[in-house]
Amino acid sequence: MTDWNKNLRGAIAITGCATAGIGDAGGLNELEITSLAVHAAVRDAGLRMEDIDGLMSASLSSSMWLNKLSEYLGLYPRFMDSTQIGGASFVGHLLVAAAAIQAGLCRNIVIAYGAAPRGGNGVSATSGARARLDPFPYEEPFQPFNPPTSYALATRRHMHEYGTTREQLAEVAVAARAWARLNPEAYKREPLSIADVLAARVISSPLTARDCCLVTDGAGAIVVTAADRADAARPVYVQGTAMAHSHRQIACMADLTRTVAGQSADLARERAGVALADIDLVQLYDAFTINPVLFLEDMGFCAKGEGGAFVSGGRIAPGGELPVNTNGGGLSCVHPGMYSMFGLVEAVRQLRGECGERQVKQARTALVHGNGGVLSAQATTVLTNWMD
Ligand SMILES: CC(=O)CC(=O)SCCNC(=O)CCNC(=O)[C@H](O)C(C)(C)COP(=O)(O)OP(=O)(O)OC[C@H]1O[C@@H](n2cnc3c(N)ncnc32)[C@H](O)[C@@H]1OP(=O)(O)O
Repeated sequence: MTDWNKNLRGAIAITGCATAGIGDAGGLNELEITSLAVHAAVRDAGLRMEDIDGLMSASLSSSMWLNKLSEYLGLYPRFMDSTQIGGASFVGHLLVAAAAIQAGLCRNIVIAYGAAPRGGNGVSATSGARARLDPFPYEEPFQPFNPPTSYALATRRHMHEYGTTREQLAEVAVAARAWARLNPEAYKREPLSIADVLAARVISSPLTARDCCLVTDGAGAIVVTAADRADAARPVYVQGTAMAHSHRQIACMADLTRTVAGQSADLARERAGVALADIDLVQLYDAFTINPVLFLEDMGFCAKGEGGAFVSGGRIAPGGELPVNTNGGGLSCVHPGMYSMFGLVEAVRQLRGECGERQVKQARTALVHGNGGVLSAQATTVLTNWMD
């Protein structure tokens, strides 16, 4: 490992986290709920707003979002970054935050995200506005309903190549709902069966509405600081983070059944010095039921093509061998356009032992993964509640 990798290992810790407006924010807009989450996270870290000298965020609705957010929060940061790699952004931000703090550019960074597509403002992830902003020229002639149609293509290919079944994919949604039922904050908590997933209306074949993530309001924020200055009661250490990218339009994805999630996860684990077997819980970006199947395979939790069988029989559900998306994920808890911020917050809460009924016993090491675009950008981080 290079010195650079060694320097960033455990360099920063997450000392505060919070969410706001999860599900339905009651008409509050994206700035309002993001601000609520930021203030609560800063309080949680035992800091004051004037201690925050770094701000990172990304948005689907505004090209100068960081200017807006910083002004709204009344901050005068000396470090800002709005790296936008879709839903992978917030996990990726941890890599930049570690480098910035290690280089002495700032001391306490807030990483925040919020959107309110239900009642407030904000651009829906599936709206025509997105398509106009970011056209997909190779695909437009076919008028896909994106993002679902791109993920539907990957799903169909996986079914064709490996015999993955609709029932196996439905297991992912059912497991997410079982976790959500243990989480008072989750938006969707009514029981969900495999039959319910299969019987829901088709959105983009073979995906039904229950194979697709929610469109909810929600905001989340975390505070990161140098690990040796993390005097919070329960710091969560960022041991290793990595990013990877392969394509933008799904038509340019070399193999619809293989993402570069393995590249980012392997590098994050190498930087962290953590083996796959040491991971106690996993937060994956479940925009659609195919995502966890692909990511678990690509990260090496099971062999390529065996993801459908791997997620079956409740293995990733409460009480299963590998706890995945313990808040209910984007499928059942919250998904305001981009999700990975909420995987980060959930991992921190688990590693601090704050999760009540859904608490994973003896949770020490978590892997959090973000996915951006249409299986395009991948970012992974390894978080621990221990430091060696
Ligand atoms: C951002 C990243 O980097 C990575 C990612 O996260 S990718 C994932 C981003 N998020 C999504 O794609 C959200 C996926 N989920 C959804 O779109 C919705 O939950 C859902 C369409 C599956 C169901 O939602 P719903 O509220 O029950 O459906 P409904 O109210 O009937 O439809 C919502 C909208 O989708 C449209 N729609 C639904 N199904 C459609 C279809 N098959 N074809 C075209 N349009 C469709 C509807 O016309 C409606 O559009 P308007 O709001 O403009 O009227």
